[in-house]
Amino acid sequence: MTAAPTTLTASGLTLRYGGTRALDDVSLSLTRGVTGLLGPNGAGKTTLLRVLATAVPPDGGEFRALGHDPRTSAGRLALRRELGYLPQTPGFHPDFTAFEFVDYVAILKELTDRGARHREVRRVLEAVDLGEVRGKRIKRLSGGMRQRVALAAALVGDPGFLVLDEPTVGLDPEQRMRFRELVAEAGEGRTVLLSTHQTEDVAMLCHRVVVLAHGRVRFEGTPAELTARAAGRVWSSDQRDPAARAGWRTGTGTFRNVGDPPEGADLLEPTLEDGYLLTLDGESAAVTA
Ligand SMILES: Nc1ncnc2c1ncn2[C@@H]1O[C@H](COP(=O)(O)OP(=O)(O)OP(=O)(O)O)[C@@H](O)[C@H]1O
Repeated sequence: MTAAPTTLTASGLTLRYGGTRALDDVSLSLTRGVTGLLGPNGAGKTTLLRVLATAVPPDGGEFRALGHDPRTSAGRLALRRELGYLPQTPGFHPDFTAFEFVDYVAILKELTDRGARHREVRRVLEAVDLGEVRGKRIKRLSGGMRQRVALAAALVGDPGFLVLDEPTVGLDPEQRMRFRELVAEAGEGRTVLLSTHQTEDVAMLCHRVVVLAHGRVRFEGTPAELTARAAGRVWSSDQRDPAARAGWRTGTGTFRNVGDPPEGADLLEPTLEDGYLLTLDGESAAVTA
């Protein structure tokens, strides 16, 4: 199998807010397909997505996406034309209907021909299963439907690069599953960067994963490689093991421990979440019973 071509490379991205280094020398590369971005609260995920979506320029470092260099105004414009961005707070006008909101985004994306634009708006709303409710006001839609409206807006114009900031937050398991299907479909042939707190989203959906903490990349690789970091480091016990980095009582009453197991420990199969917890090395991620 040949390696997938790189569609985005970033090197040394830095961004400060006063004394806070939101991004501290971030380098990474992306290929087509869905890459998950994991990290604790305040890690810099939203800041990174905003930089890559050209919403804010970095203080230092550079990146190229889909062959465009956003440091020039021509490069920025070319990249924005190929970009779909689902921000953390999509900024809906609650009185807009789903159609009106997506149409408004389509106008901003320079789809000037009214007939063609309306066809495109209907296409993306149907792609996210909202064709039937396109005339409903956004304030009357459920949280899951609103997230799908935001995804439809990001998909307008068939962008090659999709940036999705915590799109599954607040969705129930069924809605989250449906959303994953839609993102997986969107990831066929596109470069998708998805930030999430759900390690399950990453395990089920992503071909690559980046872990960010304190504005720095702590891990970049496949979900299997992240999971493998916890191989031999997860064990079961009757009591919480004080030596564990993290440990919690499971539904069966035994404790699941993550860290450095004692001799002869009853080892368990690791999950991606275990690998993630160990990658963070305890910072902001301690889970206790
Ligand atoms: N506009 C801003 N002004 C000042 N500080 C900011 C601003 N935006 C973010 N920060 C700070 O930058 C750091 C990174 O924030 P960011 O929102 O990128 O993290 P995050 O990983 O997306 O967090 P969360 O998971 O909570 O959404 C945090 O310390 C945050 O407080």
